[in-house]
Amino acid sequence: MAPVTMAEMWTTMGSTIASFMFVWAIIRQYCPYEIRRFLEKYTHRFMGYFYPYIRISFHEFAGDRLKRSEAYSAIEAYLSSNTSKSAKRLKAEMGKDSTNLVLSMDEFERVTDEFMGAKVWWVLTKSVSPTRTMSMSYYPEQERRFYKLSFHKRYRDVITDVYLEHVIREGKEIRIRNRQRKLYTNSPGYKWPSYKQTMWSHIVFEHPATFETMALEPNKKKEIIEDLLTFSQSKDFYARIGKAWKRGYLLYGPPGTGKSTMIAAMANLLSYDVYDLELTAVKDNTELRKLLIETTSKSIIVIEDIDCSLDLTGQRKKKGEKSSGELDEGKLGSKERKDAKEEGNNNGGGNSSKVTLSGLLNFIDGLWSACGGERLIVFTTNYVEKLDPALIRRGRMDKHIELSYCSFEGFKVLAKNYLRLENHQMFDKIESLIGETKITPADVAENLMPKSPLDDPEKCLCNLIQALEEAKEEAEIAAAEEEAKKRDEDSKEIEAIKEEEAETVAGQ
Ligand SMILES: Nc1ncnc2c1ncn2[C@@H]1O[C@H](COP(=O)(O)OP(=O)(O)OP(=O)(O)O)[C@@H](O)[C@H]1O
Ligand SMILES: [Mg+2]
Repeated sequence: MAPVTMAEMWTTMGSTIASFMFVWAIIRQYCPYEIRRFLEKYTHRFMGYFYPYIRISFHEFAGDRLKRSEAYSAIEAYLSSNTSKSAKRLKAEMGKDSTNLVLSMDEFERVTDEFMGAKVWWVLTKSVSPTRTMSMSYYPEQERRFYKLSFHKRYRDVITDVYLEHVIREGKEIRIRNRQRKLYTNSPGYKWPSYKQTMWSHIVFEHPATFETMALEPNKKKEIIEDLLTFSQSKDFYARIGKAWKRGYLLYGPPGTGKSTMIAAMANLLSYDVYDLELTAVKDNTELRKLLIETTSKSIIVIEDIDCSLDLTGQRKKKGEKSSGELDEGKLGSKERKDAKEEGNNNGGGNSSKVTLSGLLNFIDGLWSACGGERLIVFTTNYVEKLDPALIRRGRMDKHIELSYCSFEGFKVLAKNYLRLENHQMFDKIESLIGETKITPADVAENLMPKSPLDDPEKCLCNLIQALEEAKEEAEIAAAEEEAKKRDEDSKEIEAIKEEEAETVAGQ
């Protein structure tokens, strides 16, 4: 028999591998899932005796499945930055501040990395669970994505001890650098498809408000900023005292005094995401907890108009019903929004919501609230007096911030923002008028806004003075009417007493 040449040997090996791959592809395509699993298991075991490579998988939703694995996210970031140059098929996503594109490897793409002389291969792959094969229907949630890392067994120690730690650490840093901040909502009126993995939907958070542009007394502003910065730097402190790393803020005050604006300023100051929780769209306490678990750290969870979202007896507000304060005071801005909320709720959120006060208290400081860490919970309300003390006690709402009518200091900030004016001869008049009037920063801002390209700063200041004088006049008329009403009531009361006395005397 003629000796087998090297070339022949390679050819035979090549065709054997090709045949094996072909058979394997057919098995994968047509065999039932159970048989395929069985064959896979024994093939892997058999190959393990000869195959010198080690493989590690990092699944996107590992273990509890509720949250995306942090390791997976870190690896994704690491690979997008370190290996995207060598990958041939890439995915592109917007990066921080929508200014740059971040590239990462696409599914089934394989890239190589080198570390301390060791060569490793990463593949992004996915597995399909049995449901899809059996029902032949398409459920995206049945697909599980994972990264597979392969390396030679002689590098085992260096990879498991040093390389993986390096990948996770660097990946986390890259994620923070590339992070595009998001505004999440649990959108009322939108029915989530059953396959959707997350209950939140999001857009990029791009609100420009900062504490610098907020009309607020300088001392109060400084105090709030310091409080927020101290919180964000206190990870070790919270761990030491055994408290979950979160802080509650209650922002209260009349409509248009800057509560929502302050939330945006807080998010911008700390570079946090914002979760705008629409409580009326939450079905029950279980769903509320699920939403909480899905929030990430470095975020602000906001519940606006908490008094309208939850009846403080623990019962939900009924359809079309309005709170007494709302009817009494008829505050238009927030009333309109509340109506819109109810409308949204009726549209699709359903009115079968069963979130209770105790469910909400649990949300704020129950055991589940500690997962994730570094979170602010912010409630806003126009009527602080209507809130259950249990809801806003310290420990739950740690800091209560009143946002009130515009002061002269606040006006000066707005004049600087809107008109680029630090001082003007009309400021004195405005100072005296603003001290005697209740005008919201929103109204001041609206008056300082040029209404036509020809409006100069003087015109805007004149508009404001006029608005202040009108507000003052209205307040005086209202006070006079109130006084007259009170006098009327007093005299009626006196008359009633006199009549009663006369009746008593006549009866004797
Ligand atoms: N303190 C403030 N500093 C700067 N701008 C403000 C301030 N308060 C209000 N504004 C301006 O008024 C507008 C309305 O303010 P914002 O929505 O923050 O009020 P709010 O207190 O949340 O009102 P509501 O109770 O109706 O929700 C903002 O777009 C902002 O331009
Ligand atoms: Mg608001």
